Amino acid sequence: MSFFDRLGDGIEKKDSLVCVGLDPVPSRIPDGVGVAEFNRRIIDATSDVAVAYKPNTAFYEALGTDGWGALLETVEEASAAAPVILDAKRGDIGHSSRRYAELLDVADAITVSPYMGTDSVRPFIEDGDAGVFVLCKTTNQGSSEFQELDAGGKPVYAHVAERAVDWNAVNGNVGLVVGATDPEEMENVREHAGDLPFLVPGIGAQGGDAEAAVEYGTDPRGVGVVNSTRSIIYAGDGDGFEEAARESARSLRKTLNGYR
Ligand SMILES: O=c1ccn([C@@H]2O[C@H](COP(=O)(O)O)[C@@H](O)[C@H]2O)c(=O)[nH]1
Repeated sequence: MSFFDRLGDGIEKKDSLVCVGLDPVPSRIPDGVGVAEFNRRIIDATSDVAVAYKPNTAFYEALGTDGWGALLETVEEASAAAPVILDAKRGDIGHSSRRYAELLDVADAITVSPYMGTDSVRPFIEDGDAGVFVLCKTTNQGSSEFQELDAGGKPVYAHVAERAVDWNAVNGNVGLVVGATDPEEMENVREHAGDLPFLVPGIGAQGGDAEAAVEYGTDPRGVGVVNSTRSIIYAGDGDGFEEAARESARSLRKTLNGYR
């Protein structure tokens, strides 16, 4: 079954578009709780709401070899509850991208950078069962610097969206990363993105627009995911952090469902 079909099943069964980000920072984790245990407890508490989990590899790579161990453990735990999107933002010359694409042996989907072009993205999209989210219009302030540059009458991100539609024609497994922090640009991306599903970050700690995330982020089948990380995993601290995370994830589901 393809990644987006699996995602669609979860969206229907859990009546949710919520993707829970798993970006553990040791100093923000309660004393005596390790990174993998923290994630496991967050996953257990949110598994009936989360249709996907998104560990950002930065938070594990920063921890060295222990971090990779924690990432693998986390991916295994999370996969039992929902598809896992590895937020790795990879992309390199084809020979190297091929090795990066091996990350898809452990995760269900990955984020990739389109900057180096089709040959750098090809190794990721070859496996039709895996999902690939291409960075298109990101949430950070500096995203306008290159992504909004006019290139032949339309912004660079519009070219990325259109090229991603071509990439999706190969195996039907491509989506876009489009931030909820700029609803107008989000609407514009949708005009160039055909029916591609979006992975929408920026809700919660970054103050993104939940209504736009649902309106422009989902495809005609209603498939797409809206990520929130800090506002869920750090909703509480100390004892009871799991319950706080659960409440925050449930509250986000309710908000998003109000716009479906
Ligand atoms: O444009 C982008 C692309 C990726 N991200 C990542 O998503 C999460 C967001 O975390 P929050 O705590 O919900 O802000 C994080 O891993 C980012 O690196 C993004 O925010 N924007």
